Amino acid sequence: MGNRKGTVGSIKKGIFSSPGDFVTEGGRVLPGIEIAYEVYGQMNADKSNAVLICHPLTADAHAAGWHDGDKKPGWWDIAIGPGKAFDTDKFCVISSNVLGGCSGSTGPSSLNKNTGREWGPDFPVVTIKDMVRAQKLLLEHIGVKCLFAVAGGSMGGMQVLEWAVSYPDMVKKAIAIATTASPGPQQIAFNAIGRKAVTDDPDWKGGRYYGETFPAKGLSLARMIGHTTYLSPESMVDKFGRETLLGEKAEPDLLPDFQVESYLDYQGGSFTKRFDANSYLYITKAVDLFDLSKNKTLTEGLSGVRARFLVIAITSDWLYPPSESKEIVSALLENGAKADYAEIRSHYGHDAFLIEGGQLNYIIARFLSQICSKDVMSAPAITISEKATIKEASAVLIKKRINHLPVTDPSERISGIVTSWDIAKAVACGLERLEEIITSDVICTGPEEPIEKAAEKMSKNSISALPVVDRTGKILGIITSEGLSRLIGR
Ligand SMILES: CC(=O)SCCNC(=O)CCNC(=O)[C@H](O)C(C)(C)COP(=O)(O)OP(=O)(O)OC[C@H]1O[C@@H](n2cnc3c(N)ncnc32)[C@H](O)[C@@H]1OP(=O)(O)O
Ligand SMILES: N[C@@H](CCO)C(=O)O
Repeated sequence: MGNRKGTVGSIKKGIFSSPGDFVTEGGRVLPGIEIAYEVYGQMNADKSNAVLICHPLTADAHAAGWHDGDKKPGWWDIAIGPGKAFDTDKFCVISSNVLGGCSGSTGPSSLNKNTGREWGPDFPVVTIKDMVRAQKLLLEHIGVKCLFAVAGGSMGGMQVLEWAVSYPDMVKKAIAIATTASPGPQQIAFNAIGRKAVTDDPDWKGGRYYGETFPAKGLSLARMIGHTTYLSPESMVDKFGRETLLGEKAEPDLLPDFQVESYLDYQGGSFTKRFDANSYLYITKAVDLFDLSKNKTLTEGLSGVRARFLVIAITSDWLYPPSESKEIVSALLENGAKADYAEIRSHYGHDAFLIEGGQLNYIIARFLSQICSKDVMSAPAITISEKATIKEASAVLIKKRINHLPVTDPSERISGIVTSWDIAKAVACGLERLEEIITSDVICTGPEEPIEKAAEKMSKNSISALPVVDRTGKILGIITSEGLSRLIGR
């Protein structure tokens, strides 16, 4: 297949509407929410190859591919696509805009059905947990019961941590990049200054500016402050040094002199064209309020996590430095969770997770390719007792639309397997008792066995399903060749 590192091509955004009341963590009610999302790649039959991407502070659902007419692809196109870290030939990648955002999902700029006007400051403060709960509603709508992986950087990394804590049984692998489990005072300070820049802008009008004004000056200033934290001193020296805008001035004045000033002015201005000021207030507030060690240790905050973690830091990130990532890894390991740590060696600073495609793809692809049987199994497995009749077994196969039925003994341990083919043969030969058609020397796999080995067993023995059993013979799940084929490439 070669090194096909393409893009997912032209993409359309979808809108998921959840009509029921959404009660925020703060107890306020949103009468129905909408979540904008995009899907890249194909879902396999048992929906076991879903990967959820959680976006950073000011990104959106458009993580990869191209919207018709756009000059640039999605914000993480470097990592999502055929042959990339989130390989859309293997995975079905889902990306959504957070609750509280302004790119299609319900937020302060959305219409308040109770008043017919934009929510504005009446919008309830939402938390990272609320954002994750809204994503869970989207996944339920799509039919995903368990995520092969969830991944995100910065605020997206906070969502990843929240997913692993709130829904431990729904996350197999978790990738948290350039993030923190508990923003500190300096990180809060930068957000607070940005929010004040917005609310001090007279065009903010207490947040009720829609259709009249827009606090562009305040929002631009907020972005200039925020963007400075996403770069590193080294990258800014490389990019700008003390380069001036014009030649030597006849006499010094208070107008901008340096390239860095016009760059930040540019970034601030372009931000106001794509982001809602109130959303900026709500989303930075959600970041500030995120704290997995509130009234407890981080180890306690991460207890119960079952996902296999990869925590990635950026060497030059001074907003969320590597020490924050190392604290997360330590707390996970103290809980007995599996956690790998990796660093993106970059001088770009915090935003390097949006730029360093080579390292990102290498580190993440290696982690995601470490797939073991429990990562791909359908669980819980549907089984049948060895005391059942052939008719009962057939009914289960038909009802559940499956072809393989592990058989259990009275102690619920595996004692064989029966397939739809066995039943067809039994009917042809006029057999009546299940035990006459059970394959008792059943070939199984263990939960931690690498899927390459599981695939080898299936091909060597020309079988298309492998029960996953623990050391006592208890059935944990089952792997089918269809589910496997998508994950180990064609
Ligand atoms: C939907 C979303 O993308 S949000 C989530 C991620 N994206 C962002 O956060 C967007 C803002 N962040 C960035 O652009 C980040 O810096 C990165 C890391 C993603 C991109 O970095 P780079 O590719 O190095 O772009 P850079 O930071 O140099 O800025 C590029 C822009 O600044 C302009 N620029 C560069 N130097 C100057 C200058 N001295 N004066 C004025 N403008 C300048 C460039 O012309 C370019 O304009 P364009 O965006 O219209 O092409
Ligand atoms: N620069 C990115 C990352 C911020 O953490 C954004 O604006 O979303």
